[in-house]
Amino acid sequence: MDANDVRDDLLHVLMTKEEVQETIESLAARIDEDYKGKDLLIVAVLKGAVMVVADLTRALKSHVELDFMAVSSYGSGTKSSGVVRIVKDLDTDLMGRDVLIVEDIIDSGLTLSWLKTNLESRNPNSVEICTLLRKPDAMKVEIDVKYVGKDIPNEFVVGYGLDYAEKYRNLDFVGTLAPHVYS
Ligand SMILES: O=P(O)(O)OC[C@H]1O[C@H](OP(=O)(O)OP(=O)(O)O)[C@H](O)[C@@H]1O
Ligand code: HPA
Ligand SMILES: [Mg+2]
Repeated sequence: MDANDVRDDLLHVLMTKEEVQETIESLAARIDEDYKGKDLLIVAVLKGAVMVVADLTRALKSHVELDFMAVSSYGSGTKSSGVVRIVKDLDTDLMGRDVLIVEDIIDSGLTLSWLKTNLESRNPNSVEICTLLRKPDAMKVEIDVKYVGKDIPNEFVVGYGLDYAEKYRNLDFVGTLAPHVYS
């Protein structure tokens, strides 16, 4: 076995590559249907959502525009600080737009709750949320999420965009970390 294989750091797989891709395709089919005839603007939240948005937008059949926002609330740890910082703002004016925020995960919900309020203050026509993963038992705030790929247990997960100390984002599946990685 290659000593550098990141897969050795994982305890178990929560979503296989195949399950991730099937989930993304079914989310894309729903979004295509719901936004028929509309001028959809997808806002991806960097860095975590990069894999989701790349696969989701390619699975969509409709025209979409894509913009990016970078916010950070976790730093290098495994707990949200609750303080959300805009690292990069949108280039697009949201006035009258139908906006779909795309995320990798809703954990405490603090990031998205803050972000949704922030984008709604820019006078869009609508703001909805699409997330690959959600941890219902970890949520500290109520948020209305229209598209959820999968509800998962309250464990720290990595892969498919999700990091631990900036690593593991490049995995094509989602898993939990082995304890030896933390110590
Ligand atoms: O529901 P919450 O508890 O707020 O957590 C979810 C957010 O935390 C992670 O981002 P992070 O701030 O770590 O930045 P990153 O996307 O660059 O990894 C994740 O990508 C979500 O954006
Ligand atoms: O479980 C998680 N893993 C990685 N990043 C995260 N950001 C919020 N929750 C998580
Ligand atoms: Mg993020």
